[in-house]
Amino acid sequence: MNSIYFIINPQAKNGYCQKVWRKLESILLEQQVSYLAFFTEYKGHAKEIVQTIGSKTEGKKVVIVAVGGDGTMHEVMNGAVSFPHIHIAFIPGGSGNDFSRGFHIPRKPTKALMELLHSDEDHTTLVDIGKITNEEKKELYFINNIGAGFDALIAKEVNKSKMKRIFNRLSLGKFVYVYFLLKNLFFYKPTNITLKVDGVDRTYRSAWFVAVSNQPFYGGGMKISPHASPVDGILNITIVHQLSKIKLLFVFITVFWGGHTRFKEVASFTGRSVHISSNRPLCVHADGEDIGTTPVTITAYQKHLPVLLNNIMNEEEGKTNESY
Ligand SMILES: Nc1ncnc2c1ncn2[C@@H]1O[C@H](COP(=O)(O)OP(=O)(O)OP(=O)(O)O)[C@@H](O)[C@H]1O
Repeated sequence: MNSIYFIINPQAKNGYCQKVWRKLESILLEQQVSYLAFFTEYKGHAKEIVQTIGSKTEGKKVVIVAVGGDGTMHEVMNGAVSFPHIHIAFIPGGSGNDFSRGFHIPRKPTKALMELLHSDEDHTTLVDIGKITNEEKKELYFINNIGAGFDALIAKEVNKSKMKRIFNRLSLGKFVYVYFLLKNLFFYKPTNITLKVDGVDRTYRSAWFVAVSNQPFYGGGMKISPHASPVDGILNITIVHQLSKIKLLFVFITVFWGGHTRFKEVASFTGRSVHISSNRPLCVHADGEDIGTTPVTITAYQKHLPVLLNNIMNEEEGKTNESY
């Protein structure tokens, strides 16, 4: 494989990713793979590195591998989106790694690398992504999902908290979201959320959050949108509304296996464009990263991003049978 670039977030999983990289590096040396490695130094750096590589390599295919968590992948894909010659890949080194789950990439970093080294041209899949436009007409893309409301508030708090480090150290990274959910549950006030899905308005009273998904998983393994597929050109929308705090806790447990969709307070449907507005500004996350507040518009971009996947995905996989 020619021109392979690794972008490593040394801070992913609170520094554990450095250990991951050392293992990967020894395999690369052993296998005599020629590559270039860049380490991110601050938030947003991965996107800048990708854009620099993209503009210097125009016209020839390059592979850029994100090594880190979902936030690193989010930045890498946002940098790559305007350079069709960049094919991206992912090696999990973060705390949540929902991208690995949703795109069938091995959870073990060394296994993901071996699969990558043994993949060829045929393993590039053009996957869907979502474009987000906010009030200031700023554009951003996501590959996993976007959420507005209670879930985004939790993501924001998790990302800035020291608790994440403690949970990661105890190998309990997944439970940090549970901790913040419980912490915020009793103070959070649900709000009215209006969705315009493919031009049709729907208002949900007393809504906790809305998630728009390109693949099933978010928040470190929660199956929020069991039927979402990143190769069907469709966005899967899940909104949780008019639910007591106690019942929310109960429904939350069922999210880990996707059982929440059976509750009447959980509405699921599909669309290609979604406008989210609310009667007070709500936190919004994209791929687990805080990106501001509502209102936002999300548009599906079908088969838009070349991603190296060993388990090539097809349109039938995870196809939804619910419709708006
Ligand atoms: N050198 C750095 N110092 C501090 N933050 C960084 C650095 N490099 C990248 N970041 C930021 O670290 C944040 C977290 O990265 P990432 O999501 O990859 O790891 P994670 O949070 O451990 O994993 P996950 O999102 O899968 O739970 C991202 O917002 C990214 O922009």
